Amino acid sequence: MQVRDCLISAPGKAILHGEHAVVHGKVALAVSLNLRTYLQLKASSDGKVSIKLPNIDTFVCWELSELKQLNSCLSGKKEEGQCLDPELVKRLREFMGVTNENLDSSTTATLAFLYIYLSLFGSGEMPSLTVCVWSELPTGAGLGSSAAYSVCLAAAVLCASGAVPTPLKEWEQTAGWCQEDLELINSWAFQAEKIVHGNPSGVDNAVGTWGGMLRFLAGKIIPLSRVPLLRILLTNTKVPRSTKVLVARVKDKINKFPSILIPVLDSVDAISCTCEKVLNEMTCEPIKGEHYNILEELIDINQHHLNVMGVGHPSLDTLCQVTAARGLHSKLTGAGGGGCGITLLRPGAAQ
Ligand SMILES: Nc1ncnc2c1ncn2[C@@H]1O[C@H](COP(=O)(O)OP(=O)(O)O)[C@@H](O)[C@H]1O
Ligand SMILES: C[C@@](O)(CCOP(=O)(O)O)CC(=O)O
Ligand SMILES: [Mg+2]
Repeated sequence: MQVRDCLISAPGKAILHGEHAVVHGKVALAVSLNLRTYLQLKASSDGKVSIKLPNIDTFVCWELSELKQLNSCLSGKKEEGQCLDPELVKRLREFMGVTNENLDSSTTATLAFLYIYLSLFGSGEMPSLTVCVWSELPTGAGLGSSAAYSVCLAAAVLCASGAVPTPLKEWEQTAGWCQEDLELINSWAFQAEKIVHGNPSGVDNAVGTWGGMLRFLAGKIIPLSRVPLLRILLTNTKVPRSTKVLVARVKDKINKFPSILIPVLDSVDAISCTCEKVLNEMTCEPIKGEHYNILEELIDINQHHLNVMGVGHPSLDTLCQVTAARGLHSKLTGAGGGGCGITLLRPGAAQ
């Protein structure tokens, strides 16, 4: 099979409001970052499939003959992947010799790669290739590194398998895909995110696919074009954590205290909607101090709700205290439990 070499990149993201609640059908507002993940896929003729993931010290190589033994449980379908193929996931876990539910970083990324590679090259002729991934994003820090990785994987393998075109013309530096191709890339990236997150909402891979700023609700993606320029400070607590574990913890808490947590989720939904309304007002009329007062209050309320959900962390509390002492307002972004926080800077904030 003739595989087309490709170089792909996808942005990370910051969730302004709605993390975790979005997994339970509430509104989230998310924006892409100017920090990207890059993936190079190159055809090879050594009869091997190799992945090089230096950010997580992972370098794995398989003989094609090893992977072909997995052919039997492949459906070979390339249409939109909506639900994970449980038989393939089970077979891959056995192939990799993993038994426990929560996998380490390297195993997770490898499993996601093999799932996409085998699903899309399917029962056809499996090509020999090498995939290298490098990212500007810290991994496991709430900035959507898993989604950027998943979007790059999906786009590269779809491109290499010919399921989507290589849009780059020789006279162009960069190029993108049409809406239909982006939807296919996003749906396969969502599959990879299911392997990493367990139960993702899809907001992260949607931002990684379409970029910009968007409103996400139960799979419905609305790009937000009318938003003001906001200055957001990203702070990384450097406390490692796993999104999959944190998402599962919130689900357990909701199941344990539904009458307490469901109103909290509804309140976060209202915070996202109120924030969207204020952002829209800030583009239609002169920006007033009151706009920032409301945005700051929403940040504080949401941070308290995230602590109630059990995804806060002392390092994030410290961030909130340090910035509050300077009249600034912060909240965690992404899964929490450490990772990054965001701080809203007012236009006149001193460097
Ligand atoms: N640059 C990368 N190279 C390889 N795998 C990556 C990379 N970035 C993220 N990942 C995968 O995604 C996982 C982090 O996902 P997650 O826990 O959702 O954190 P995040 O908040 O960064 O999305 C990593 O453990 C790894 O499996
Ligand atoms: C917690 C959640 O809302 C966002 C997770 O973001 P990240 O993986 O921490 O970047 C999960 C999801 O929406 O899939
Ligand atoms: Mg993630």
